[in-house]
Amino acid sequence: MVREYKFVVLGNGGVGKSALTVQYVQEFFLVRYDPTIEDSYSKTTHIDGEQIILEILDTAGTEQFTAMRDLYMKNGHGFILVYSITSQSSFNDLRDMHEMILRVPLVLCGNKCDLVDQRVVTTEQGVSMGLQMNASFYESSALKNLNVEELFVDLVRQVNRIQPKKEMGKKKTKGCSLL
Ligand SMILES: Nc1nc2c(ncn2[C@@H]2O[C@H](COP(=O)(O)OP(=O)(O)OP(=O)(O)O)[C@@H](O)[C@H]2O)c(=O)[nH]1
Repeated sequence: MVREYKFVVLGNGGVGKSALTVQYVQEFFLVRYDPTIEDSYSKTTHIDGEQIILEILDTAGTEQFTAMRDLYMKNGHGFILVYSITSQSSFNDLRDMHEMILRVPLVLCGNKCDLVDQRVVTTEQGVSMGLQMNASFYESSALKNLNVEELFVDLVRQVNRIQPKKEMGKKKTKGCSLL
């Protein structure tokens, strides 16, 4: 059976959520800024010798709470929290978003690391926030295709560690569960 992973990409508007997702799934750089409403992408790939399907929800940076997002918050297996290294507010705002999730697996991503001259968030600040969130941390560039695949692969591996394959595919057929 091919295992399916549902991932959610969160972060302020314009930080590069769509660009990262499109670079990973479709392998090109999205130059034009067209604010996302909510897009879902699917990619079949091999990670660590296994064929898997990734369902990636590219959320709207401007609209924080939608019915679709609520659903993904509950059902998402992993989250990528994206800020831009050129925007202090996009970094600060992730704290609130993180509070809405309060669950692992997580990857924290400082995108646009190619814009060296416009950097306002240091790598050390990113590392520190990653540790606080118990998240893996990467600085990425969707433009240069730097650390893009790594983000997604890291998240798949985190899910695999927490929920080994046989457990994730298993469906309960009877009985009750206490919530
Ligand atoms: N230089 C540079 N520009 C980038 C990078 N990633 C995205 N951009 C640009 O930043 C702008 C916004 O990127 P998007 O991917 O649309 O941002 P978003 O987070 O999806 O924005 P919303 O849809 O509003 O939530 C676009 O013009 C991209 O081309 C990057 O790594 N480097």
